[in-house]
Amino acid sequence: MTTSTQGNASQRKRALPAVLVLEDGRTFRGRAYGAVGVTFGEAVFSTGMTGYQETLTDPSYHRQVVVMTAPHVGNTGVNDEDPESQRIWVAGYVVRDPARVPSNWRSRRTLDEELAQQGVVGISGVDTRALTRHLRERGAMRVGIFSGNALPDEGTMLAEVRQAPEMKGADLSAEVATKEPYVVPAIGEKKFTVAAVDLGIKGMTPHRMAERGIEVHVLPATATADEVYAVNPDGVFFSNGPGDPATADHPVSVMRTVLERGTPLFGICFGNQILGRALGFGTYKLKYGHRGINQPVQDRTTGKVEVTAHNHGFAVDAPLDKVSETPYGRAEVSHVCLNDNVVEGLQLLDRPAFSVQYHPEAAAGPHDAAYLFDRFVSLMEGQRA
Ligand SMILES: NC(=O)CC[C@H](N)C(=O)O
Repeated sequence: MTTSTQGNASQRKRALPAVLVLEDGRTFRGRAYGAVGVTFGEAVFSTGMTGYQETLTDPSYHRQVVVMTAPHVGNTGVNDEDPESQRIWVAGYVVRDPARVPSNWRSRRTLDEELAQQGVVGISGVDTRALTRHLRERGAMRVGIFSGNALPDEGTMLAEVRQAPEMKGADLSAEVATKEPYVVPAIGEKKFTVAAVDLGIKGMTPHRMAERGIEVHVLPATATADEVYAVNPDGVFFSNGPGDPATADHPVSVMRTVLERGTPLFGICFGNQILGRALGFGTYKLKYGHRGINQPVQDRTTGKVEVTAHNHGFAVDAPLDKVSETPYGRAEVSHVCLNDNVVEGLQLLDRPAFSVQYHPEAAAGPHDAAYLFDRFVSLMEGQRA
């Protein structure tokens, strides 16, 4: 959704005007940041004060224009170690006060340069607090960023924003997932093989498994159940990913086969929504979603509260206070967000399967939820015993 003209010197570009137009007609004026041009997407806000590289490169942000609530962005520049995938996926980037001079021992270039080089249109100088409050009150909505000297009139820009595709009903996993299978080897002694269905996986996720002696076979989003079982997996994993889970019919049907066969199963984020659907629950769009790295979640199986990383705009509609009968036995809500009681995890009581709506891989974010990878390992050990 992005068109851009690049290569302007940062100084010169910074003076170029930019305007952000929301689909309800509210506009914010600022300056060009990153690539100069036009972009459209769903406007969402992220409250993480650090970890912008991980946010930008998380494939779940495909087609979203991310508003940073932290006022200073780009302070530590861009390094070559922190990306979660091969490229920036956000459709646009909105910041208040970008760093003029980044400072960090790992920094290789400025964030402005990186965004420009990857053709990502952004805007700076925006009152991101006012914009975030607007999105919180009115909900996530479509947005356009237009930058450069020859901007169309506001009516034209608004009409273009209203023609952009909505996030509801978007089927995006295949656009971001690997086309070819690949293997992430176990670190140290290999103990298990996992088939990981890539719906938009972040690099840290297979790494967290590899650290636990798991050889991870990452498979395209279009992988069939036969392809999953061809790697002879001890467990099957379904990743995070962009888009509306209501469109994910194919992974839901693959997951049902995994549930029928009783193979240990773990899902993260989109994977949690797919487990919800596989069990017969619905999914729905949250008003403005959860995005950030300090969301309180309670693990109801232990009572413990953990501080967690989130990036989701949809959620599973499952009863919080009762065990549900499903085609695969009893299921319950294992985790809940303490801010708003949104379902943050599911577990089956009669089969080795569970999932969480948030990000235990913690890239970026606190490591409180790392135990979930150990839980997956325990399920696989239990299956062997
Ligand atoms: N990070 C994710 O997997 C997000 C899942 C889904 N696209 C949502 O927005 O809810």
